[in-house]
Amino acid sequence: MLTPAGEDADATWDTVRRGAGTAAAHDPALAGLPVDFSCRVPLGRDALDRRVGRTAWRMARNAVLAVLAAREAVHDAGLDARTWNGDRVAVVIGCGLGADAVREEQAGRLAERGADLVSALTIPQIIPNMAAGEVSIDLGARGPGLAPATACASGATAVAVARDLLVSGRCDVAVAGATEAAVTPLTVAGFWRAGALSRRTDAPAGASRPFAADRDGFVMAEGAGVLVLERAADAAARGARARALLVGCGSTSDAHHPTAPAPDGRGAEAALRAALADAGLAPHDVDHVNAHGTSTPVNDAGESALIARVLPHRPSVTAPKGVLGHGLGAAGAVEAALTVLTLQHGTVPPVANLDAPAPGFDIDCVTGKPRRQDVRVAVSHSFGFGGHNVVLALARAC
Ligand SMILES: CC(=O)SCCNC(=O)CCNC(=O)[C@H](O)C(C)(C)COP(=O)(O)OP(=O)(O)OC[C@H]1O[C@@H](n2cnc3c(N)ncnc32)[C@H](O)[C@@H]1OP(=O)(O)O
Repeated sequence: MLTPAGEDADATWDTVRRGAGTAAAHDPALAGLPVDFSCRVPLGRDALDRRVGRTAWRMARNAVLAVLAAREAVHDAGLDARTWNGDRVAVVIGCGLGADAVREEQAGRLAERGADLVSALTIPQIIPNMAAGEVSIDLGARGPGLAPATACASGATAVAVARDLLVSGRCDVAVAGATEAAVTPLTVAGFWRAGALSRRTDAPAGASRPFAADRDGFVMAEGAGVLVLERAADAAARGARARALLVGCGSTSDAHHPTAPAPDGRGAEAALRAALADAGLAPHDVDHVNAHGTSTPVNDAGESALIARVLPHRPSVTAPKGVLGHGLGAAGAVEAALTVLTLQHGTVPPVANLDAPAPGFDIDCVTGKPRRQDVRVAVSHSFGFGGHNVVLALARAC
């Protein structure tokens, strides 16, 4: 993972576990906009490029983040891209928006300086599948390649699709996740005009406050999260120690509205129930919920009602966007990885900027400090514009 909380999985986990917001004021890319704060990966382009190496010149930032996250995940899995059978390795890397910084910069060049000065790299950088393409090139992964786009659920969709590729026998290893680097003037202006962003310019680190009574929108963020999935028998056969088990996936559509979740939460509830049914689990088996928790008034109201309705035994709830902001397409993959770490470490990170859930939200949010908990089964929620709902059910590996 590369996130605003750290340049790898360990650093991200450490920061998320401490529960402090990472948003910073006066993002230079957003100068002059009504909302000019964001959550950024703490590495500039030069540092990222040095890590990627000689191919970095041709990549947009979202692809760079994906390549580095994928390398970390493959190394963590104990696999070696130089020796594996790449024909049997799938790459599924989603995004919500893609390389929007490139699109905006090159559109400006076209308008100001004409077509001759538009970069020849424009199209290879802005097509939404190029992060998946660069990861497959970097890893020599020649199996199925896909780039799911379900807005803010893209990362979770990627993990679910990768699971299906493994189950159907189309690959033996799946490198799955998502990337986003779209903190740009146009995307921020667009989300701001829609009314989705927090306007707390005076206190950015406290602006993302999932489930708080005074939440007022999400905070734009960037990052990438990648996981390596294998069939359990294959992992065991090579002596690998799984960090966690992906036991169920559920995907539904609200079929209701472009941006607003269905007020009764039935689409999200159906995704949760589908993930549990897929896993052969009952609602009372769920010990922990990684909530989508965007910090928008409507999401958090609907999601807390959904959790209270379907999981009335009050599993612990966390919402990493309080720390990380909203990494849009990347969020579902980053949060799946954080849920894996929660299962592995038996520790639930607190929701940043939250003393107690808003009145009427009958859920057990972890607040203040991390909570030690023997988590056997967790679900991770991801919802996206377009009414996409994806829930992943994960279980402790042993
Ligand atoms: C981001 C994710 O993770 S998505 C999954 C989780 N879900 C969430 O977090 C919830 C996200 N959605 C939301 O919060 C809401 O749907 C919002 C804030 C984006 C939009 O709220 P709504 O009540 O649907 O829209 P609203 O009616 O306020 O319209 C927003 C703006 O668009 C304008 N607008 C709406 N419809 C139209 C239209 N057909 N043509 C032109 N402008 C329009 C409105 O006039 C308004 O602009 P204004 O403030 O200048 O008047």
